[in-house]
Amino acid sequence: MHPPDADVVVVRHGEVGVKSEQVRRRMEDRLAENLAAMFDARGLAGDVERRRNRLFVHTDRPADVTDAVTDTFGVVSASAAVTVDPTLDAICDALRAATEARYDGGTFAVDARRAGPSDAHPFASTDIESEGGAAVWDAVESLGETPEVDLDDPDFRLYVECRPDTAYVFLTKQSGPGGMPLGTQRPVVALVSGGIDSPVAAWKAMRRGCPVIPVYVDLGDYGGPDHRARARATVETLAEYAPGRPMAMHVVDAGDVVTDLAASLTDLRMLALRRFMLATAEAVAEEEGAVGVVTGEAIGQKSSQTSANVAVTDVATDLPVHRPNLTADKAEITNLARDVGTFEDSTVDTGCNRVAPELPETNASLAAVREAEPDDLFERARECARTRTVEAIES
Ligand SMILES: Nc1ncnc2c1ncn2[C@@H]1O[C@H](COP(=O)(O)OP(=O)(O)OP(=O)(O)O)[C@@H](O)[C@H]1O
Repeated sequence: MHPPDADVVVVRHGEVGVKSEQVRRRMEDRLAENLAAMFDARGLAGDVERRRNRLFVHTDRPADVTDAVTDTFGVVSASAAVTVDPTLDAICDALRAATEARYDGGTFAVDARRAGPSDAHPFASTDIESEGGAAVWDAVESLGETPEVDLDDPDFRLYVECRPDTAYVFLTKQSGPGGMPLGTQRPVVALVSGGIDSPVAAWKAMRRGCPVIPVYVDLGDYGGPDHRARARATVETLAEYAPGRPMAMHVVDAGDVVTDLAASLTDLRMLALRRFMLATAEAVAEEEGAVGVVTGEAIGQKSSQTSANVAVTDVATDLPVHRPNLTADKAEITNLARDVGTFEDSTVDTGCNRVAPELPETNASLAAVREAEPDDLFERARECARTRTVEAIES
């Protein structure tokens, strides 16, 4: 909900604001570029203006632009606002107009902030709240309702942000994903199976500013076209969060390797397979200039993800293995998958064969896994990575 005549979207970023001046500028530049790319991708027009600790998007489609802004990494919240002169009269007029247009019963409050030097305005934020509150009170009465103020938990809250040369009046703060602008970190490879966890993990790495290079390992008879299509669908959703950055899914054909592991290993099979996947990811990362590998694993969620087994798989690569879901419960990951938009694709039935053994080892030793896995496992991983196919993803 926004005030009538809203003409600007106020964009708040979080951690970017606490960086040194130089880093902050660079990150704000990146955020402004990413916002422009997001508007382009959604057919929206919006001029991004950078001011200290805030970005302002001038637009005639405030609701759509607010939605686009709050899907952009680095944004903590955004508000569609009406711009007014920084005077008490102009602010009160805007509060009155917003109340007449949007008030829908219940208690109200005016929440005001001033920014800039203390002598920038001949009034304090408390003056805005008291005079603005009186204006809203009158407006509620003029609607035939009985006004009631509740400063703690109002049904209708009006915000004023007053800067030296402009004031903004708005009614909501719509949450964004937070994090850092995409592209402010070096890229990482994300092992994406298309299940619930790995697309969420990739999204979390993106939220911290890392572009991701998705790698899907085709399991041959244990995967199949539906399994691969599922992975691709989730990557397409991830690409929507990275407009202006062409994304591609790297597909590693591992059918023969998986068949061999299934035939030669029982309880340690999944650990050898995870080690193979990490080695493949490392090889892709080397070629693509990526500096880490992301997986969807969470401690204890599966037999291959016990704390003991993670220690065994982790050492398959010299690159850091990032596990953004590491300490999250499945319910949290699932909820986030719903918010991100990957849940539905992740849960289609792919009808693939089960590669995991009936009784997997949950407390493996590195020595035992090394002893059991084929000597040429990592060599085959490098070869599979070298002969991978790369599928462009439309965003
Ligand atoms: N076929 C695959 N291609 C690429 N990465 C994979 C594949 N299978 C598993 N992975 C990676 O290994 C991690 C662990 O896989 P596993 O199937 O044990 O766990 P999971 O928790 O069910 O993960 P997901 O929900 O992402 O499938 C995944 O999160 C993913 O990062």
